[in-house]
Amino acid sequence: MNNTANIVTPNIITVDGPSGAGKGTLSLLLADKLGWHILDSGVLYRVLGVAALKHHIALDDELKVAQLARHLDIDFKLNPSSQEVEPVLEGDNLAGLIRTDDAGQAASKVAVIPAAREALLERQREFYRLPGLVADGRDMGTVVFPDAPVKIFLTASAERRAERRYKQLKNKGVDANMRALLDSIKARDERDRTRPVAPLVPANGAFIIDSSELTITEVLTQVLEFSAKSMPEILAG
Ligand SMILES: Nc1ncnc2c1ncn2[C@@H]1O[C@H](COP(=O)(O)OP(=O)(O)O)[C@@H](O)[C@H]1O
Ligand SMILES: Nc1ccn([C@@H]2O[C@H](COP(=O)(O)OP(=O)(O)O)[C@@H](O)[C@H]2O)c(=O)n1
Repeated sequence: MNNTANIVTPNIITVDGPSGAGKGTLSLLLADKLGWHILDSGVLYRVLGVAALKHHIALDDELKVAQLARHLDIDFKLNPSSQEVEPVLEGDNLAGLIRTDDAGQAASKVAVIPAAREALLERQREFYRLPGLVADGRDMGTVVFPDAPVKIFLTASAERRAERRYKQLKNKGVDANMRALLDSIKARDERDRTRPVAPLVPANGAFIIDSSELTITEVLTQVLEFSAKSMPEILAG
């Protein structure tokens, strides 16, 4: 019997890259244009980091963090006024602290633990729904959705990324320090790029795009052009 006839390529665009490159912004625009769903996988790692801190588990305690990841009681609620999806951990809404730099650092520390990553794998794959999914993270194209027909690796210089994060936080009224943000971004880059499991690297066949000197619209245009080659029926025109 020939099974290949049953293999259907999923409608998935993966968007991987370092912090502040513009992945979340690009993913929202793509999902909006296509009417697709979004997976912000970083939120799962952020919630796991926050959960470890909440339960006084050391962020490098492999056994306990992995156990926490396997039983993570997490939910997502749509905030009707902001239209943002907010993570809820064990009944506590984490909207106020999930995007903080501390949560990002905690996330990248627990994200080093292979068994914790393994525990979150299926949860991430379950986000796939028709008509399609835009998946934002570090290993979307390499590990979580290796069969995705379109893979994007979005990057930018650390300085540009820190500037963007600074402006983003200031706009939200959050106090921020440029030097500290740059140091934090560099530390997270280093940890994400050098970990032995699912390091931050471009997937084979990924479209690598440096957004340092590009506007958001220019990034979107280039990504749509690239995607149209693999998904002409969805994106041509
Ligand atoms: N090409 C770009 N030029 C200028 N600012 C950008 C660009 N892409 C994203 N931004 C801004 O940078 C900030 C971080 O972007 P975000 O999408 O959250 O990055 P990531 O998800 O990769 O961490 C946001 O305020 C966003 O509006
Ligand atoms: N697929 C993913 C997504 C995030 N992460 C980890 O989670 C951290 C926070 O991810 P994020 O996407 O929320 O961070 P930002 O790019 O928004 O700053 C990253 O620095 C990674 O260490 C990961 O390991 N794998």
